[in-house]
Formats: sequence, structure tokens, C-alpha cells
Amino acid sequence: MTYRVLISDPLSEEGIKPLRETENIEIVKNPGWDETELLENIDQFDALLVRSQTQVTRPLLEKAARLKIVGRAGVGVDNIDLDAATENGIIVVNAPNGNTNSAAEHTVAMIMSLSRNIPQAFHALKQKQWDRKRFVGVELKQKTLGVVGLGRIGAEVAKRAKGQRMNVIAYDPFLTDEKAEQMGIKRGTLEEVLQAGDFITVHTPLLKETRHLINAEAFELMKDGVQIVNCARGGIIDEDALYDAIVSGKVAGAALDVFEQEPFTEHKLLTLPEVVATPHLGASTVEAQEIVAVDVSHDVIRFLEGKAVRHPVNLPSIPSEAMHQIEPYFYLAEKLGTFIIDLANEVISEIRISYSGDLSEIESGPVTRNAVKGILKRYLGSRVNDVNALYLADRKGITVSESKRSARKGFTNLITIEVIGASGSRKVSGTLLNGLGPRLVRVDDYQVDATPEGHMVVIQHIDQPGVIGRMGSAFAEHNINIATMQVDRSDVGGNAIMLLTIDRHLEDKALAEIALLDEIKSVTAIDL
Ligand SMILES: NC(=O)c1ccc[n+]([C@@H]2O[C@H](COP(=O)([O-])OP(=O)(O)OC[C@H]3O[C@@H](n4cnc5c(N)ncnc54)[C@H](O)[C@@H]3O)[C@@H](O)[C@H]2O)c1
Ligand SMILES: O=C(O)CC[C@@H](O)C(=O)O
Repeated sequence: MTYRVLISDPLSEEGIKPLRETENIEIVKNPGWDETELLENIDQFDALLVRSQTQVTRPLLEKAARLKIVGRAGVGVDNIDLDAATENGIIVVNAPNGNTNSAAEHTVAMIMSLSRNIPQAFHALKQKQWDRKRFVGVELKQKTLGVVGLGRIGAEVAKRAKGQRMNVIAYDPFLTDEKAEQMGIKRGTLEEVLQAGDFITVHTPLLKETRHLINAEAFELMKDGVQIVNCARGGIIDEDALYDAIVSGKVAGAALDVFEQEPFTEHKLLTLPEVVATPHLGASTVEAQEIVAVDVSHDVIRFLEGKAVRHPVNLPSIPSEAMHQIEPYFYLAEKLGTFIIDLANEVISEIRISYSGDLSEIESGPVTRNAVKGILKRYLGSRVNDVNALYLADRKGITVSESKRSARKGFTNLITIEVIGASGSRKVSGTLLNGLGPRLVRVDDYQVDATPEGHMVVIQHIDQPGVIGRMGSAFAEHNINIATMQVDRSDVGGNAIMLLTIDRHLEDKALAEIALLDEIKSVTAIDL
């Protein structure tokens, strides 16, 4: 199969080489489509690669019937509707590390532009004004840098500020005293950082909680003459409040690389001489663009090859070692899910998944998602995958729970899926046997041993002489070959089960005739 990949923002050509060198991938790069054309064409693509310009909206994602993955060549994903991606079973990956250094260096450049009035002085010189008094600056040494958000970039900026012999105080909900001490910086509350900073730089994501984090009240807390830098996301700083703070003299200078609305060319902030601005250049270096493009290209390739991705955004990120441990269970879990929903053959309200043995000690989330995918695809078809399985179950009012217990005896690893419907509970268990692969080992309370694949038939019957013989003859009359048969009973003469694998699908007519045989209680055909 050829996968079609749309690249709708400028990505490094060197960086997308892994895609170019992958045989079954066809690339459409920067076709220059506007929003309408993108909407018209998106359903032709399996993968979409963007930076920060393309808005990956809900309407676009809902139109993208073929899209499986969105790759963000960078950190911020605020231009992607993550909920819509998840609901439509589209995984989003990003490249969180590739442009950290570039963004940190750009931030430092912006701090120094402010401290020495470099852009303004250059602009004046270009106007043939040799003016050395107007552009007297300040040293960074011994000044305090307030950092709001000490993640990858914030930490790199803090390190560089220390190199300039600045004092650094940072606020980050996840910053510990130990980490602050280790970095030689001070940990403070947001208020303390805003009060202490001679320069304040923000490095948080743009979230509901961080939108307008730096607002008029925040400016009130700051020192007179403070200088502000935003190389993170427009919107973290309230631009109108910043304008007022500069005009009032509270803020002596502001250096902005990102803006609430981009492109940003008309805002009144640009009319102020105290403002330095760049058009979202923090990641715009040859090196950063190559790294992020390579990283996101590799993740797209991994995903299209059915492998785990390294940087999922709308799925929990699992370390590759742990993923290596659990991937072999995905197939088993999905097959058990499909088996049990066909066996139950009714609307269900609850899915209970239990893990025992080795499985009780590993990250089971992705396995659960594959089991739920196996169940739901009977209702919803191929639009269900492990990205949207839990969302779709929730939307159908089906609760999903997990339990774990170490197994002192029996199977070294066992997955049991129980579904609850109006007529009660049905359950199935499976395991992975070394060298033998997935095995179905329990149906309800009966012990069996079969490979969960192909055309299977579950027959509930009364444990009586002749039932099995009649069953065999009935299948023979319909020219259906029985490949494997497992039998178990609750007790002598009591309830019993046959689990068959047959060579072709059991048509309804044959099923109905077999179900009428003496001692037969139910016949269920399950095609895996
Ligand atoms: N200008 C650019 O071109 C450019 C380039 C790269 C990244 N960015 C942006 O920079 C920002 C930071 O990127 P990063 O890679 O460092 O991300 P990161 O996830 O490594 O760090 C973000 C930090 O913000 C912290 N945080 C979250 N909410 C907070 C709050 N209310 N107050 C204080 N801290 C809070 C988090 O705990 C985390 O440590 C992102 O918005 C990213 O999109 C911009
Ligand atoms: O792609 C870019 O140029 C910007 C990326 C940057 O804002 C990010 O969040 O990684």
C-alpha cells in the first residue's frame, strides 16, 4: 500500500529525507493550498505534517477520512484540535526536543537585544542617526531573570542566564527545591518571580490555565522598568495589558517572538519604540528544523509500519523498553475483545479487563485500548483504533475498568476480558505461550486451548453421549470441515462447551440447523 503524506508547512528537505527514502510513501510538499483547498484535499492523505502555521481544526480532521497521523515538527500543538484528533482515531505526534536549543538561544538573543537596545540602535543608524546617548543599555550581570515555566527551554535559558552571571528565580508547578538547588537557581511562586525579575521570560505551553497568565494584575506586581520576553506562545501575555504597561512606564521593554494572532503586523505594540519583535523565529534555524523534521518523519514512518511512536501527544507516552514488552499482547487483546463481544452477542454496559502474572507488573494501558478496540469494532467498524477506543467506549456509555493480580500458580501471563450486558456476564481469557503465540485458554468457566483466529464456533450443550458425534455429522452434512475441537464440562452430565475451529464461515442456515439438535443450548459463530 502507498501511503500519501501531506506536508503543509515548510519543513526541512534534509529533515524529511527518511520519508523520501521510504518506498511506499508518496509526499505532497507545500502545495500552497489555502484553508478551503486543504479541506477539499485532506481526505486523500494518510499522514499530515505541520509546523505552527497550519491550523488542524475539527472540521479538517472530520473530513480526513483516510488520515491516521498528524506529525507536528515542533513542540507546541495548540494549532491542532487534539480532542477532535482523538475522537476521529488520529494520533498526533510531535518533536519536543529538536528545537529546544534554538528557542533558548533566540530567547537569550532577545534578552540581550533589550538590555543593549540593539535593534533600535541599528534602526536609528540606518536612518543616519549616530546617537550614543539614546541607547544606553544595562548589564545583565547581577540582574535577576524571572523564568515562568522551567521545562526544556526555560531550563536552557536559565543555564545561559547563569552564564551571564545573572541571578535566576523560576516558577514551575513541577520545580522542586532540589532541582532548583542543583541548577543554582531560586524556586519561587509566580508572584515572587514577577516581583523579583529585572527581566521576565515565559516558557509555558499555551493552555487554558496559562492564557493571559501575564495580565494587568501581573504587571502591577513587577518592578518599575522591568523587561519582558515571550518566545513561547502568544497569549501567555495579555498583549493589550502589555501595551498599557509599556505606555505607563512600568515596562521598559518587551521582546516578542510569538503573538496571540499570527501573522502579527498591525498590532499597536509594534508602534512602540520599547518593543523588539521577530516573526516566530525561535525554532527557525537550519539545525532545529532538520532535527524536528527528522524526528517527526521517523515517528510517522514507525506509525505507518504499525510500530509504536516515540512522541505521542494524544496518547500516554510509553518508554520504548516498556512498549517492547507489551506490544506482543496487542494482537491477543484485540482478538479476545472481538471473541467476547461476539460470544456475548448483546449490547454491553461494562468491560472489565484483568491482568495476571507478568502482565500485572507492566504498563497495561495500550493493551486495554487494543482489547476495547477489538470489542468496539464490531459496533463501529474500522474507524475504531487504539487512539479513540476509550473515548468511543465512553461515548457509548460503556465503562472500562482494569485490575491486576500476581499469579502464584497457573499461566505466567493471562488477560481476562469480561463484558457485562443485560443477560449477565461473559468472559474469555488468553495468554501468550513462548514460541506458540496467542492462545485462548478459558471461555466463561470452561478450560480450552485454541489459537484465537479464523472461523471459530462456540457450542454450549449438555454433557451427554452422542452429542459430539451428532455435531460432527451435522457439520459434515454442510460440508464444513472441523479443524480443531476443544471440549470441557462443568460436571458429569452437566453443562458443557465445544470450541471448534472450522475451515470456513458457518452460514446462518447451517448454524440454525445445528442449534436445533438435541442437547444443544446455543451455537455462536465467531470470525476473528
Ligand atoms: N518561539 C518558538 O519558535 C518556539 C520554539 C519551541 C517551543 N516554543 C514554545 O515554548 C514553550 C515551551 O516549550 P518547552 O519545550 O520548554 O515545553 P516544556 O513542556 O518542556 O516546558 C513547559 C513547562 O511549562 C510548565 N508550566 C505549565 N503550566 C505552567 C504555569 N501555569 N506556570 C508555570 N509553568 C507552567 C510545565 O510544567 C513545563 O515545565 C511551548 O509553548 C512551545 O510551544 C516556541
Ligand atoms: O515551527 C516553528 O517554526 C515554531 C515551532 C515552535 O513554536 C514550537 O512550538 O515548537
